[in-house]
Amino acid sequence: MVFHAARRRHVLDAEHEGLVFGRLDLRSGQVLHVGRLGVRGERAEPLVIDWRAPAAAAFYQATAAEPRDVVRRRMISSSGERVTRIEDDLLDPAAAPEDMRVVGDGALLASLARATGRGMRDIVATIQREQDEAIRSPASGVTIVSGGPGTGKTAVALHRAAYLLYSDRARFAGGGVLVVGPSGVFVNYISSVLPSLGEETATLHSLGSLVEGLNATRSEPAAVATVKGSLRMRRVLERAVRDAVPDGPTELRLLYRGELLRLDAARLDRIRDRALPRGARRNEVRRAGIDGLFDALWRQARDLRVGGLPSQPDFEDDLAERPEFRDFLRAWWPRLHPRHVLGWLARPDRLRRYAEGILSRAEIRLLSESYRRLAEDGPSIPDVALLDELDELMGRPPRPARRRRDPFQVAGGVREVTTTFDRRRAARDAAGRPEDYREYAHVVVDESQDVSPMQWRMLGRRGRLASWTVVGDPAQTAWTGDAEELSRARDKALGNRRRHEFTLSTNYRNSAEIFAVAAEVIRERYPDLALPTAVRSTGVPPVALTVPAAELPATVTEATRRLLSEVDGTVGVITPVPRRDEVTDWLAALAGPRLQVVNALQAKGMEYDGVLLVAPAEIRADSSAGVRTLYVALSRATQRLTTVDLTEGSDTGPA
Ligand SMILES: Nc1ncnc2c1ncn2[C@@H]1O[C@H](COP(=O)(O)OP(=O)(O)OP(=O)(O)O)[C@@H](O)[C@H]1O
Repeated sequence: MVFHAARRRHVLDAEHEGLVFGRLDLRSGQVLHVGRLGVRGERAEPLVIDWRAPAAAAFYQATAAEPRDVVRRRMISSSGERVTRIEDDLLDPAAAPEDMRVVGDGALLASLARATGRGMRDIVATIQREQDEAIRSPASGVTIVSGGPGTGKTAVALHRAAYLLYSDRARFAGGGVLVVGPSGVFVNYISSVLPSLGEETATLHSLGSLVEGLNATRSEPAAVATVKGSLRMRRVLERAVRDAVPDGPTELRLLYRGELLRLDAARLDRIRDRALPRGARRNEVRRAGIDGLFDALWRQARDLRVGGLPSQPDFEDDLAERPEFRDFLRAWWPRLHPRHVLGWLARPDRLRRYAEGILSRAEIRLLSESYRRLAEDGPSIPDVALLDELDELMGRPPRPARRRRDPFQVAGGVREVTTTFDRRRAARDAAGRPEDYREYAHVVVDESQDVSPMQWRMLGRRGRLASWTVVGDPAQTAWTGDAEELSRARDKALGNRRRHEFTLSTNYRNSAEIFAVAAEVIRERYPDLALPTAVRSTGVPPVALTVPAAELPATVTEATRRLLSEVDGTVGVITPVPRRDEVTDWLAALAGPRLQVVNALQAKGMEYDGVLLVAPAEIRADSSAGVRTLYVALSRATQRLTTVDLTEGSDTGPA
């Protein structure tokens, strides 16, 4: 009880901006207050209803056409303990008492006009009906939410995670909720939303940090990411994990009772092949390799009529004790880590051998080029899914079970006095999730349009027992590979669980003026695409500049300075992938908490008050997905957008 009371006090003490944000006046005369968490009075009477409780659903779902017994809905904004604004909707005027006051309009618009901070904010006070339906969709199966830029898909995904944790805490907090986003920059941006809703237990990861011990942040050009993301890579890796260790021993020589026993390279390869039938995991079947060696050496010793040859088990024991035999084993069949084998792909001759007949020559060249600096640069984001696949293909050597220390042991033979509750809690703490935990009860995938087939396999391994929430917008994908293969991989990860689909239709982020520019770009390529409607107009049109290459640094710096002075919140400078570092250097003097420089792939899912887009034509020309990536970059700003393009023919790319 003390533990639970302390936890509850911590939650109540946490500085939640605006504990109460809504009030419903019902036809019956009853008044309900809706807030971030449920609060009861001294006699356990409800004072505030948690926004996720069924009784609060009317706050989000009631409309004038369907008032659901609500006469007046009031949104309450506050700062600390002071109410700063109230906004009412009169939903059922006929049922309103004479003296009912109705105040203000536009709580949603007021909240949208607030300056953007470094982190995303929760939207509990202004969740819209179509969003609410997706948030409260059934806990089982797969909930799929689609919609254009700024329609609140990320917000919905995170609020849904909070909703699930509330509605079935034992199942979701116990099993764990995993939230996956495309990049570290993005995961940082969304990381404060769940804690602001009082939920600290979800696990957040980017696609580059999903594998234990890794935190890759390097994006790759679309063409490379597409090859690395293709399911054909699995076949390439299958060949790699069966290959001999580079620079490993090419023969085994042992002097046994005066006779030389010898196994040559071809023989060793055959033994390895036999010990590794298709589907066997190399790190788990080392014993079969050793047995193969023993058998071959034993047969040879017998054929050579070695004098005084003992029985086969004794012969094997003799060998096993010889240091040179053990050294050989360590070199010939080492415990392989996925990163070792990925390193083998950096050797062009090996890569060609593994990929022949599976990838085209051009694709092999692309891979080879990308792995040239693997040792220096470390794995990229698409490599992480390959490392996870290698881990799956090779397995891990069986680990001896470790004995757990008794947490209540005070001194030798003396145990603390404990209660059943203490012991149960200790057992639960000891079962804390390991870093490569895979049995999540729910997996949320954000920006799912950018998850490659190999990445879907990686996610699928962590969600075998899970229900899913998958949000994304196909028009924003950077994937240029086989669409059919992608949907096959996705279907396999999600399994044949029941699907619930939702579409969001209002763009809450961009001003109408900014979204018009983004819409024009994507419409050119996809004239029939259904686009969301931007609800807010600022009257400020985007600025488009074109300058010769020599003036690019000065223009970018000046335009960034101007944006920083024009908006109160954040400014994002979005660059083509290869230009990010140089642009960061140009802007060193302006660096500060309000400014962030990201490349066009890192910009996925992000939001800034002002955006400066560098060299949009280069982003568009990058690959066949360029126009979609440009559409993403153009739809990141809430207030101001400036683009700086290069005069034609004035530049050949980044310095
Ligand atoms: N109901 C709402 N009330 C207030 N703000 C909202 C609401 N819905 C969305 N927003 C705001 O709109 C912005 C865009 O939301 P979000 O990032 O979730 O959109 P998205 O669909 O994931 O966008 P994209 O696909 O472009 O990444 C955020 O600032 C979010 O807080």
